[in-house]
Amino acid sequence: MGSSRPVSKQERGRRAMKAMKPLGFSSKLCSKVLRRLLELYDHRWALIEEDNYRVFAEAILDAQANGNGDPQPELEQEETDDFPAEGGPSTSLAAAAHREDPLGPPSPAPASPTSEQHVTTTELAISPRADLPPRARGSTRVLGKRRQRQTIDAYIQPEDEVFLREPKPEPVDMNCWDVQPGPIDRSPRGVASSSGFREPPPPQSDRNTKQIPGARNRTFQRCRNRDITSSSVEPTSSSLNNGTGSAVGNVQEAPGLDIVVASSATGEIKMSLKCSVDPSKFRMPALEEVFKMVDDKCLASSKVLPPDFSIGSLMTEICQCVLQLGTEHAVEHTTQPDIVGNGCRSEDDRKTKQKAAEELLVSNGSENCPVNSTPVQQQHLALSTLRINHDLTDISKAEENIRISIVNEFGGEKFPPSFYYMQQNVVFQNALVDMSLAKIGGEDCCADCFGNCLSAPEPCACARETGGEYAYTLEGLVRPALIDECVSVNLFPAENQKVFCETCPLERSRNKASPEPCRGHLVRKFIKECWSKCGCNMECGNRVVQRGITCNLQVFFTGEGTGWGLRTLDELPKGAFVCEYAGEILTCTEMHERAVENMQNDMYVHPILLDAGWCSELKDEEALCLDGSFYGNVGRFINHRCCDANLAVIPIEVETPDHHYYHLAFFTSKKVEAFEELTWDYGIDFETEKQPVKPFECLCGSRYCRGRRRHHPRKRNIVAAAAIGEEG
Ligand SMILES: C[S@@+](CC[C@H](N)C(=O)[O-])C[C@H]1O[C@@H](n2cnc3c(N)ncnc32)[C@H](O)[C@@H]1O
Repeated sequence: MGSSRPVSKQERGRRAMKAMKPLGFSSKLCSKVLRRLLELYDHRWALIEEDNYRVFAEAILDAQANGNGDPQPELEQEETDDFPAEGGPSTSLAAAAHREDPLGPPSPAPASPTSEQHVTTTELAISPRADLPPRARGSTRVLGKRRQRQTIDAYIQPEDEVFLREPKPEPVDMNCWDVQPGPIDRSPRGVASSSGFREPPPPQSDRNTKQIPGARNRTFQRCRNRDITSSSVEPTSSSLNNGTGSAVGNVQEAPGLDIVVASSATGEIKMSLKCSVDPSKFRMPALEEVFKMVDDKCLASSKVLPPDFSIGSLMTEICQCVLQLGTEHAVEHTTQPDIVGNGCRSEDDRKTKQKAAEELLVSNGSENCPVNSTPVQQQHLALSTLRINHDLTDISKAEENIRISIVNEFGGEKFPPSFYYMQQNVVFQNALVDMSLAKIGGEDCCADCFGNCLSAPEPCACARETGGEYAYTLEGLVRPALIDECVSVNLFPAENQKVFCETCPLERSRNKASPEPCRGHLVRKFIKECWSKCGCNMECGNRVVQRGITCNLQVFFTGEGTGWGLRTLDELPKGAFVCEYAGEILTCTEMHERAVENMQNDMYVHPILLDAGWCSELKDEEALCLDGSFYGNVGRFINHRCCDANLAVIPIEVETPDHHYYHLAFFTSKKVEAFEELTWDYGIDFETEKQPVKPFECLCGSRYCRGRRRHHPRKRNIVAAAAIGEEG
């Protein structure tokens, strides 16, 4: 090393073997490990040579511990290996050439492995291999190993604590990245452990440092865009992922996230983050800047830790900030054209997908119904492969007042799709939900009330929203007239008043530069519940939805082609509160991005536009949607039924008088028998041909099914009127 003339691979191999000789490893073992290290490190010798071949020595020890090494260290052993320790080439070197000799010219495929290939190689390299001989010795070998470790420590002379430097400001190369030791920095704070393995930094140490795993990593948990087991790194609801989640070979096309957890035989754990992005459009930001951004984001979304907080989410957030800052910097500092975002392969592709996603939101959003077949963001996408362990006795995991069991009487799938149960709405990232008490003026609460408002002689201020009459009866049911009115608004959208925004946030989210005119939003009836600034108590009859689910519900497999559904175990009268639709609160822009980025995915998501109270000009963070696909409550299981569904969905004002944000609550629109499936009318227009992703084929079974009739178009209103008429 260090000579001015390039050193040949053969020479470097010889030097490495020579360096190991005093440690007493057999040259056969050394050769084997060296070969694998070279594969692992993509033939980057510098990484192996660093620190007087520390990585090499430790890899040999690991190989021994894995049973991949020699039965007993030997100070001298006959040279039977590919790498001669000294002198001329070994006889086996040429013979080994056909097995991808690391010292020879690389064979075509491994010479430029794809990142995916590289990752695979890494994982193979660190797992005990079946093709290597098992451990031959027991306890005596342990002693030998310990001695060897001491020898290594003395030989390599650990100086200071070893940490990874801040990532180098150079493009991320998927082929280079993995668990390789990387460049080594020496910190004066460090203390080498007696074993010579580096101790992690003290808690107050500079957070710009990361521990080096070296080649000693033994096991890995790889979280590629959430493609992880539930016991490893949890996904987050508060992180945005621009990742493709697809084959690693796509990394040049869009950023991706990868979280790796690795442990070594000596008990070290490494968690590492990988953000991959087109290097030409990325410049590594300073870590301080990243941490500040993460801080800001976390503070912005919640002053206290949200219920779904996890370290995994934080790590993903960090990745995201690196990506965001890195790409922003790159744009600032280069004359490159804008990054082609959203995981699309080309600008054309991106436009096509964007258009398709726009259409989706247009066709469904304006009617406040779930977007069917909408692809989701890649990060969430990987949840489809993630098995969340649902509790069959209570899918809510005790988040609700009652247990909600899961049954499949048809056999087959035991569990519903994976998602995180969340009893309440939680902001995804940028949504602005202003719950400040200061915003609730005297006219928006009933500070003078006491006990149960419904028992007072006069309706309180909170009843103003419903015409000076409480929405709920003393029995806790929504008044029948109000229910009928809400159902009717859904069924006859055209005949009810619509508001038109000056510049519609929905249209802006689709095309900021030249948004199309607002297509109109339905004005819906709200129920305003008493809340914390009111004088009444939690048992007040005007607080129904906020007290949570009270009826006995069950998630069940319908067996009718509609997947899982929700049913009541009790008979319910008309107007009974069933549940909210809870999920992630997203801005329309975020929803739009999520849809565009995941256009090609088959997963169904069910965002609902919260546009019941929109009027005039809304800021982008004020136009909100709910998406219960990945984080949500039982509301996500309610299937669609055309026209004669037994649930009505009603907007509920609780914490904030402005109607940008509100709760969506399901109430029975008629009497429902025990064990009857609960359904609501998503409002999908099955007749429209303009939706790029076909709506599901409706199997609601209603005689007024609009899906069934889409080949024999009829006026929706006629069907709806018939349904209502029949209900009486
Ligand atoms: C909000 S989810 C309802 C829960 C869903 N069935 C499940 O298994 O998770 C909406 C999805 O359920 C299915 N679905 C709901 N209603 C349906 C219907 N009437 N006909 C066919 N599929 C339906 C569709 O796949 C739709 O995208």
